[in-house]
Amino acid sequence: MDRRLSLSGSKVARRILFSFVLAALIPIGILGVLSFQQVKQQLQEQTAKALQRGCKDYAYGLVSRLLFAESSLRLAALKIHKSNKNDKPVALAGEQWLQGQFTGLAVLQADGQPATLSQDNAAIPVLTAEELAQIVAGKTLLKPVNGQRLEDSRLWMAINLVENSPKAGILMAELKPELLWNSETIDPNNLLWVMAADSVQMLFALEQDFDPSPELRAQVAQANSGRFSWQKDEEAYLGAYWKLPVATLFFGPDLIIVQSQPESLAFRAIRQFSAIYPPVILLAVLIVVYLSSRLIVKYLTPLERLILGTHRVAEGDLECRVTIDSDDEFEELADSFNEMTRRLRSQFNILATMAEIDRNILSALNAEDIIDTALNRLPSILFCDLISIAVINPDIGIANDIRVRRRGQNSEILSEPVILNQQDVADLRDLQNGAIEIGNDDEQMSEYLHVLGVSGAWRYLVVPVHVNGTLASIICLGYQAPKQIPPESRNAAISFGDRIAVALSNAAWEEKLYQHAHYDSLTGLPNRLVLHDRLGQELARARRDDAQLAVFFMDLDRFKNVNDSLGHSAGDELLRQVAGIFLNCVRATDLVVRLGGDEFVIVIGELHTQHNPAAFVSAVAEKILTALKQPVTVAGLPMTVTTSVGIALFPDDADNVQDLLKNADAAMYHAKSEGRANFRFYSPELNAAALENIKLEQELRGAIGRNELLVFYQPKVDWDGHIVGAEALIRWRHTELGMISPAKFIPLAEQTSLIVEISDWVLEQTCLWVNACHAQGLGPLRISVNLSAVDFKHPELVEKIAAVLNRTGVDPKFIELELTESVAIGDIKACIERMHHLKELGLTLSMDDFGTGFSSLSYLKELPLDVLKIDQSFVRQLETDGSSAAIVRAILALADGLGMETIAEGVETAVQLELLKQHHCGLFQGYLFSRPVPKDEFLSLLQADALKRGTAQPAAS
Ligand SMILES: Nc1nc2c(ncn2[C@@H]2O[C@@H]3COP(=O)(O)O[C@H]4[C@@H](O)[C@H](n5cnc6c(=O)[nH]c(N)nc65)O[C@@H]4COP(=O)(O)O[C@H]3[C@H]2O)c(=O)[nH]1
Repeated sequence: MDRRLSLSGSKVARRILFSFVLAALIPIGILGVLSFQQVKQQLQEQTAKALQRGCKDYAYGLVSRLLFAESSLRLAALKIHKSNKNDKPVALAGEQWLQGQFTGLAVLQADGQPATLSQDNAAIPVLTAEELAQIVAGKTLLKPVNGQRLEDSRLWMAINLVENSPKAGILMAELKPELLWNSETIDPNNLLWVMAADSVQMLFALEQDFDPSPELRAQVAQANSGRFSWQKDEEAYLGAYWKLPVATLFFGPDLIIVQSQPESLAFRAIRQFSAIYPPVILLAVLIVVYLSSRLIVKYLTPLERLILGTHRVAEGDLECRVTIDSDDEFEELADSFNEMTRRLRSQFNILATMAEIDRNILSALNAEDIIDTALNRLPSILFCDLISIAVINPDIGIANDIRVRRRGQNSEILSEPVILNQQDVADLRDLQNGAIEIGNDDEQMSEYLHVLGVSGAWRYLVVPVHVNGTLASIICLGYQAPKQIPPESRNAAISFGDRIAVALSNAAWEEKLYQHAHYDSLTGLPNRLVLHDRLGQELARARRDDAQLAVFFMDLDRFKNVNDSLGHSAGDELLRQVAGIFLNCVRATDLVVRLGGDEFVIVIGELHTQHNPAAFVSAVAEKILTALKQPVTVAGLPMTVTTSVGIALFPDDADNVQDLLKNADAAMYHAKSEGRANFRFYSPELNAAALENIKLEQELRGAIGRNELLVFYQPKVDWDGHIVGAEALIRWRHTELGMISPAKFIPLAEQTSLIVEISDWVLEQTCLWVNACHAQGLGPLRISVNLSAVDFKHPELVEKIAAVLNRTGVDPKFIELELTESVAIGDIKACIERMHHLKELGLTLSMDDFGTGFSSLSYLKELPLDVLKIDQSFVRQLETDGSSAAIVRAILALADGLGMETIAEGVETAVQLELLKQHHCGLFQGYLFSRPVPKDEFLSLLQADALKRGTAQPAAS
């Protein structure tokens, strides 16, 4: 940063310059003024003194000329006296030695009257008596005589003609003014004048016609000597005077010698000074400006650089350096500034890195990304030569993932986990929110640090990271000796440690959330979200590899019964075990998903590696079905479950996730409808079946109104084959589709709750039919009506049935309700209570399809059941399957033990009948006796049966 100061651009520079100039100007000015005054005073003094001296000199000259004139006059007197001639003065006057001094001579009589004159016209002044007396006394008279004009003024001198002889007369002479007032030595610029001290009359003035004012005259007459200032023609003058004490030598007035000089003349030296002074001041100012500018530039340029530096720092440029080599405080200041910016830069770098780490913490899914960022960024900002971050396994105290980065190298992971000393772990755990500094030779040097200290001597800063009070990680900064650990490194490392703690905690939480969002908590299997994601990926891969892919859709047959009968925890346990079985049946690369409830999906990928993909898929399905045949233990009970598997193939059956799942689902329903515990591949027809189901459902809704529903009756017979009752079975005679089996539409009706309406209708029809039969003298007959689980759980079931009984007026003892195990068992207490209410109505209750569910025999005795109905699947296998026979025997024995009636359904053959009779089954129902028939046909069967009985009484109820 090299920038020269501009004086005009810097306020400080301008102020300093102004101050410097002022500082120079004020003393110079004061000095100038004082000097001026001093010089003026001095000059005044000197001038006054010179004028005074001039007055004195002039006075001395005047005295000497007067004395010379006196001696000349005495000589002349002597000469006159000796000659004793009266004309002598005239003659003498012509003599050159006198001519030079006197204008004329005159001899006076002793009384002062003129005697002889050198000139006729000489105006001889009249002497006063005193003057005469003085002269007589031997004194020399000096008498000023004023003329009209100043130049006419004269000075006369008078002495006794003969010394000590006053009567001899008096010699008078008029002093020659040129000689007397000789002013050759006087500066022509000066004013000089002489006055009589007593009369202040002017006697002589160097300047013609000069007439000082009376005040001035009076002023100078006051003292023997002095000085004064005055104005003449508006010009200032300095003046001095000296009183010549003439009276001591002569008899006459003292003379005042006055000299004056114009101030301008006196102050000529000052005028020169005034002329020189401003340029000198100007020069001084210029020198001050020049020197101070140089100084200012010299001293303010560093300041300017510092200011520029601070501006750049303020604008965020922390890279700027201020270079000043002045070897003074400015250089020190620049060094401090550079150190400050370095620290700021370091702090900002630390903050930026921390912010980046914070962002990573917020966005990263795992701690590894954050640790990687830290390893890459921290060495440069913490000025360390090595950084390592170890993730600790808190359970076993092992640092098993130690990432190290040395300066200038990429980070690496130490392969060998380090077993931490228990003391180290305890020490680090106790050190919450802190750091310890450890030297290489330190006894505290732990095994963990030994591993890192591979290149020379080191100092370490160790920061433990705690998550939920547990030592989760160790951050270690390594410094090459003898470097000191900078304090900002320590703070930043601790702060970073906090972030790692948050990151690790977040990562664990994220992991938990991810698990929660993507995995089924019960079985640990991936869920629907993962299925869609993975299946999408598998499809993309299969498309790319031109491969096939299979999707299995499965649910457990009659799983609901398990849940209802053994409780949800048993159901959960079963699902867990089934999930394990599924996983064991597929490859690790295949995907097993629990969709929810008892629904599972398996995605079999990489079918291109198989010679015959379809055969492979079938084999997997078989494997699953076979594996499930092995009994599992749930709630302490051995149990076998079956599943129905629907299989859809990519790309034959569908080419996207949705359709594959939908078609596999359809295939599964197909498998179910074909008897469960098997698998079916999807075919387009299945789709048609699904559509048909939807159509069927819509049509079923209007079937009652359109009188398309019918009730058929299937007789129940006793040992002798006589009809003792019947089961009411619904039929749907569709106008277009013909007769539709209840096996087809009842499940549909149960799914849509239409079954409630249908069951109500069947019950009412049955009651009416019972009444009709009895009215015709046929009977008494007990006719059973199927009640589905949906019907049974209807909150107003009892009230509704009571209402039908009331409405139809049927005797309830002729009506039997057939419940399935799923209806009868579940919330067992509520179920029992409801059954009691039904019993209280006078109805008979039977358990349908007994043996197929998971009824617990322990509470069967609690149920107010009248009849147990053996499921036709056991009856069908009576002849072939020993275990079915055993079950039938057991059921019959149980019913007998509980005092219940028994009836076997689905009896088709005489052998079955015989076997059932052998096992003491009470009643029988099946095609062997009659198929379900319309009511008219059933009426005929009844009539025929009555005839067959002949004399025999119809069976009593
Ligand atoms: N193979 C064979 N089958 C025999 C034999 N004897 C009787 N069946 C059939 O076995 C089924 C007996 O009824 P379910 O077990 O209650 O099974 C019934 C019952 O669960 C339900 N269902 C029928 N009508 C109603 C009804 O009105 N209400 C309710 N909720 N369900 C009904 O539909 C199921 C099927 O009824 P269906 O098709 O009428 O079939 C009837 C009957 O026709 C035989 O010897 N061999």
